[in-house]
Amino acid sequence: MARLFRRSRLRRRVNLCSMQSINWKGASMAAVLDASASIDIPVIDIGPFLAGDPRGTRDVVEQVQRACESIGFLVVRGHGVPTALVDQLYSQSRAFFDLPAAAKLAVEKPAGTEFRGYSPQGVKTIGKDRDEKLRPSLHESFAIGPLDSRGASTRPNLWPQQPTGLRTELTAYYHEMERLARAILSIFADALEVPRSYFLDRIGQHNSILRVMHYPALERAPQAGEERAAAHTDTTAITILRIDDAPGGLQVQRPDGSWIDVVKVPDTFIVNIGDIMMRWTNDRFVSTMHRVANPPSDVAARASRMSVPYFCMPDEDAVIECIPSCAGEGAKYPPITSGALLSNRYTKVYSVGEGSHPGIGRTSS
Ligand SMILES: O=C(O)CCC(=O)C(=O)O
Ligand SMILES: [Fe+2]
Repeated sequence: MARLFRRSRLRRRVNLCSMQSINWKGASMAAVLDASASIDIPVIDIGPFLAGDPRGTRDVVEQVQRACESIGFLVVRGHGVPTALVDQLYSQSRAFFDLPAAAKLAVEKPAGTEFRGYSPQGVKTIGKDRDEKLRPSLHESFAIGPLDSRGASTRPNLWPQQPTGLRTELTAYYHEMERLARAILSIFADALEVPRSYFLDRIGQHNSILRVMHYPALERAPQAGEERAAAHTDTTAITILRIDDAPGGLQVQRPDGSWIDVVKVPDTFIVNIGDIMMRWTNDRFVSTMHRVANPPSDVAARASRMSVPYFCMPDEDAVIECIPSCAGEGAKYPPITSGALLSNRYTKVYSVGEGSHPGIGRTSS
């Protein structure tokens, strides 16, 4: 009874609350900050939750719940991640991507389901599990995994020799993302009326991936099937993403099938629901299709873009099954381990042994 009461009270308050939201690319900050009826992706200040303010926490939980149940994306401010750390990671990553190809390939990601290391253009096709005709994605990336050695399945990260500061910045940023992911999953637990330990217990030995992605400026027009990152959902529990505002950016699909251009709101992170959270919540929280659009042809030759997603993956052996408060008429998905979900996806997205496709972007000097 108490639970029912709480839920209906939550819903009523959600309907009344007005949120900041972002939707159209090119919208001025005034428009971005103006609460409007056509809410798509809300901007939510999670500071009151982090400060432990009970009333503020309730407001945060309500706003987050509403976003997760509608568009599956939110933008968080008040996260506590130092701006200087993000700036330093961007400049070190850019210096890495500017290196000659041979230096980057010295830390190339091994074939197979391993994700740590450098992936040049040509080996990875985001969205290939949905569309066989896609050609390799127009980006290169470098990824790390958990930073301590915890058990046989955890392999060491590959660290490039240059630039010398990249390891320090990635390490500090990874720890910040671990902290932020725990906070966001605690907010989710409140929204879903399960103990906060429900998610935290399943990420104690998490296998999360931090990736820096470089979408180079284009040297020629893309052909059919060549996309920066084709439409896909993430396998994750949640993804925490930092973007820049270069042309050819992130787009998110609305329930009606139309696409929203996501504008960068300074000093925020984009958070989206992944497939694991969708399975946990029996589709109550939506794992939303998104993509990275190719830049318009008039600016494509100088439209280099970088983004930094943190893919929060539970423990490899965590069994992902419907959480008690979402069971409703019965679970829609059979239980499966987090590790199996990730390797299923990676097997389809990486073209192992197919040889490299050089791509069309300038990826080294
Ligand atoms: O670069 C971005 O903005 C998003 C990348 C993305 O969606 C992904 O790598 O899963
Ligand atoms: Fe994604």
